[in-house]
Amino acid sequence: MSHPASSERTRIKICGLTREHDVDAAVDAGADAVGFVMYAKSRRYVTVQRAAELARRLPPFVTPVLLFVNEAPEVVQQACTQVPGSIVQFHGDETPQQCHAATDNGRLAYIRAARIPLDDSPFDLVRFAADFAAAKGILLDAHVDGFGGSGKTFNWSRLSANVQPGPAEHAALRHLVLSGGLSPANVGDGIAQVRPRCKTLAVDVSSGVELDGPGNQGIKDPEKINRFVAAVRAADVLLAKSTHGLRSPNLSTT
Ligand SMILES: O=C(O)c1ccccc1N[C@@H]1O[C@H](COP(=O)(O)O)[C@@H](O)[C@H]1O
Repeated sequence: MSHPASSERTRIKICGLTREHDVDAAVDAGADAVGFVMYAKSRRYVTVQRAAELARRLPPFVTPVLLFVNEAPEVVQQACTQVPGSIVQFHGDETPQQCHAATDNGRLAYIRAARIPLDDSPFDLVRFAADFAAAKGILLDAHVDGFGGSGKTFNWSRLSANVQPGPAEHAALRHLVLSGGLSPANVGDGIAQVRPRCKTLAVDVSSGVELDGPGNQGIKDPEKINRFVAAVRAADVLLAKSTHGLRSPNLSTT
């Protein structure tokens, strides 16, 4: 079997973890990052202390991601101190200035969620990425009430026209995180559509790897996590085969 080059390997983040068992399942399956929801209105909410406890289980090179929604800067900074090696995911209405302040004037790494409308209303992702040029990457999620974690998928084909990273001011667009309603069944299609638009792609899943049933937000299903990771790996291999290593000249590799 041919293996994709490391720059073509889709990174995997499993988000909304609340239990030791689920952290271990994500790590065992091969996740690159795990997410903790620090938003008190979410059913996946964990306190900073709990996130720190869970993150202590992580082996080296698996990144803890702390997800905030419109949180006070000092809370974000304190959480990052308590969870060493973490990076921040801003998933609310934070402005670039607020992200800068909350990340201790840019000293902490962050990704910024862009919430793409579910209808056809316009969303200028290139402009958004330029505004958040200090972000390590842009996470693409569906615009929903409650900010995220809804299991809803936006129309990926909307990205085709305006996602063409290249100019330095759009650096954050070169590193995309696809999220919103991903599952073992659809993640391969998402990778095929979005990865040619960026330099590195990660996929981020929460609802799609949880146990079925309304009360199970925050309760992961190890079998679904394994199937999700297998589907990502299969998509990587397929894409590597179909492109034969050739990338569009629009896509800077510097
Ligand atoms: O998970 C939540 O409860 C949540 C709350 C507020 C903002 C974001 C949230 N989750 C993130 O939303 C995306 C998509 O999740 P899903 O796979 O559609 O359930 C993902 O980044 C979650 O971590």
